[in-house]
Amino acid sequence: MNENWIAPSILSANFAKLGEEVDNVLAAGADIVHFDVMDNHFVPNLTIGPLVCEALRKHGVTAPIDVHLMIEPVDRIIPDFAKAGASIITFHPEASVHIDRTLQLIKDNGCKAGLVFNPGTPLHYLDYVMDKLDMILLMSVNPGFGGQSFIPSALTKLREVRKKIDDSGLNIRLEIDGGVNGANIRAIKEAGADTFVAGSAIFGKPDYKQIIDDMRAELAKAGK
Ligand SMILES: O=C(CO)[C@@H](O)[C@H](O)COP(=O)(O)O
Ligand SMILES: [Fe+2]
Repeated sequence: MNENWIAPSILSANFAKLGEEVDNVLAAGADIVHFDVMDNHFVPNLTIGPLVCEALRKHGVTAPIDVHLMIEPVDRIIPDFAKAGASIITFHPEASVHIDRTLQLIKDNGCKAGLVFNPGTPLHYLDYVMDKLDMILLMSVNPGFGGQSFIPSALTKLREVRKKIDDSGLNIRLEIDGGVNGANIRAIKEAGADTFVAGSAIFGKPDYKQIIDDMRAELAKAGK
């Protein structure tokens, strides 16, 4: 796999032809599929669940599916997503009463596990669970909708988390989600991200390959 992962968020895809949309974005060079799950409770929107994940697998999608849970409670849906073919499951610490237990539950179900931080959520939730994390996802918008603008303070937070990961020596991906596009992806990479969710910057545009190629060209320019 590439060192930098481009993760199109299917929230902005055409749901009436989702299988084709996912095939197209993977053929255009995407690394993983970002799958946003919203419950109209933890966030003010309602999207898709395990049935749709399973349908994508049955359709023939073999790429990793990165399930971003914006739901509360978290635990009872985790086995269903694992059975449906999720590869990575991330959740918001505010939505789980027992963060360590939820991370372990994800791993016991055979998936990679991660925590998601809203723009205003402090990083102290990382303190005692770093060894259970495969991914840290920083939100650069408040969750609930695609098409919002990148909140610049996410760059500061990315730098902080990058240092924590590097200091830990652990193998943890650092993902950014919200308002990512070809114009800001280089600065986001330079702040420490290695996994880039992009929804509205890709879906609905005429040429997915051109957009992903342009993003990779920007990533290649990034300095340390
Ligand atoms: O989790 C979310 C929103 O809550 C995201 O994954 C969005 O779907 C990203 O969309 P863009 O900001 O890239 O349009
Ligand atoms: Fe997301």
